[in-house]
Amino acid sequence: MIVTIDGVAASGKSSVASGVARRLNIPYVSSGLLYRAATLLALEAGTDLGDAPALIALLSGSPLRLEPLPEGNRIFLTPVGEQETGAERDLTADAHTSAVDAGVSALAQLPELREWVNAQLRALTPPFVAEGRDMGTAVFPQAQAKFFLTASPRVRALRRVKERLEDVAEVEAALVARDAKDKAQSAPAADAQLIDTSTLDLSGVIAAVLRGLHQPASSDLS
Ligand SMILES: Nc1ncnc2c1ncn2[C@@H]1O[C@H](COP(=O)(O)OP(=O)(O)OP(=O)(O)O)[C@@H](O)[C@H]1O
Ligand SMILES: Nc1ccn([C@@H]2O[C@H](COP(=O)(O)O)[C@@H](O)[C@H]2O)c(=O)n1
Repeated sequence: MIVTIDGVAASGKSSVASGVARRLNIPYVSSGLLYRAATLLALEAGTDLGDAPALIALLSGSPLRLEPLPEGNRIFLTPVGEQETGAERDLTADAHTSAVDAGVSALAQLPELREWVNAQLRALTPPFVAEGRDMGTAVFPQAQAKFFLTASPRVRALRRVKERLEDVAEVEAALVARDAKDKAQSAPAADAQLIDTSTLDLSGVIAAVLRGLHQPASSDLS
């Protein structure tokens, strides 16, 4: 079984995917973490986020390992020269900074980079919950159940500043800007169930998704 949870930035995709995955006792897969890790490595290497050949060359020499656990995804890099020792660097926290947020959409619009991510996702063995922007459309159109999360920009910004001590208005503006840059790959699947989470708490959204696993497609659960 594959369940897809797509949605706009900070709509709760990873928190909801984790909650649903734990209830179903299966992993969840964060596609955004692969885009984020690639962006982090490019920023650290000084590679242009629009230069697809240079980015693919960088990533080919930087083996990444996604750990898709139900309680949270982590991503690890085997640094150059550490292949023998097996020592890994955990990139997860560094991949969730405002600098990565600001750069990731440029890299994610490159077809070569999308194919690099999608190949890794399609190599995974079901069952899992996959979350991102195009899980139910481009990557796993065959998924058994598809959801698309939204929430107002202000609600999303208020939730995010509880994680990071930043200005609400600036966070809101950055989320709206990221949604605009990600628009091309962020259309809901025609058979996705839409959930507006603005007035729901996390457990309410998870419950709506679990109920939706048994609903016909294309219903509005908000
Ligand atoms: N329904 C909800 N009610 C209250 N808080 C929520 C809800 N959903 C998510 N949150 C909180 O909002 C924040 C953003 O959620 P999360 O990181 O899961 O979103 P995301 O869509 O995966 O974000 P991003 O697109 O940036 O990766 C987290 O602090 C999370 O705990
Ligand atoms: N399926 C996806 C997932 C992510 N992206 C890009 O990565 C960025 C970070 O994703 P989060 O889910 O962690 O917010 C996102 O802003 C997109 O640029 C994507 O294109 N497709």
